[in-house]
Amino acid sequence: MILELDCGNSFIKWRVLGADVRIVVAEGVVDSDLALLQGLKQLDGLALKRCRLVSVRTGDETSALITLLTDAFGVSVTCAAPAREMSGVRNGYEDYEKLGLDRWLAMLGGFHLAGGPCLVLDFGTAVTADFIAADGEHIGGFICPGMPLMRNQLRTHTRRIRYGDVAAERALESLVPGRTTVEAVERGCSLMLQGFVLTQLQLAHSYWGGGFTVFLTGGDADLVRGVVPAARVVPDLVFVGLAMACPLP
Ligand SMILES: Nc1ncnc2c1ncn2[C@@H]1O[C@H](COP(=O)(O)OP(=O)(O)O)[C@@H](O)[C@H]1O
Ligand SMILES: CC(C)(COP(=O)(O)O)[C@@H](O)C(=O)NCCC(=O)O
Ligand SMILES: [K+]
Repeated sequence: MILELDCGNSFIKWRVLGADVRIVVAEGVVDSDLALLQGLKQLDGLALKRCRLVSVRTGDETSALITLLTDAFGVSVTCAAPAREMSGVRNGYEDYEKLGLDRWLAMLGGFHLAGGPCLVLDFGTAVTADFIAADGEHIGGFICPGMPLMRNQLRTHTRRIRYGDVAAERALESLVPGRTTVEAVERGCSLMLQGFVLTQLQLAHSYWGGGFTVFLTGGDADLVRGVVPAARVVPDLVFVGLAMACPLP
């Protein structure tokens, strides 16, 4: 069995692949290393051989997690590393090592699945957009605050914006102008994300006309899928790229 991890700034996404790696035996989203260990230990018949992971956390945080995993399960761990070029995709950053590894893997996965020009949009703590041309050239991308950052900035820097998670979820059942604070903020931030997406689509059109694929991934992808009905929503896009970057024997 193989353990796969995508360590983002807010959450660790995990899954366990079976002896047949096409089969996902278990998966989850956790907010700490400890919660990951607990979740894994609860699984019946877990027999991990290897682990592959991608992390956008600090080297220290990633090392601490690797130590926990090797101590607990005796697995050998492989980490995705930056590359100038892989699987036909060329990293477009001036300094290729600075490109976020989750972005890089989502790009590898996207280009592989699309087999042509694509726009990869990831809605996590940050929102990212990356453009990959027909020849695999990464044209570049954009980074802006995601839903958790936008709403927390409003909560932190104002005195009268306060509300709970349940109200937040209910507020997003519609996007008409809000009549309560929670509706106004949650819908306002959602519309910011949708506006961002529409701008990215325009740019992609200016590069490639109609012939490109849009990928949506990340925990908040559902907030924008309505404005891009033709997009492919691929929650495990980073894992698709992870398997390409870290093939296991
Ligand atoms: N099952 C889930 N567990 C945690 N967060 C989720 C889940 N589904 C959607 N989300 C939303 O996803 C966002 C985090 O997205 P994610 O891609 O995990 O971020 P990151 O990679 O930066 O940690 C949060 O705003 C959260 O509300
Ligand atoms: C842009 C990101 C913060 C996104 O992280 P996430 O929201 O997935 O946790 C991450 O990819 C990152 O730290 N990138 C390094 C900076 C860059 O890509 O230019
Ligand atoms: K991410």
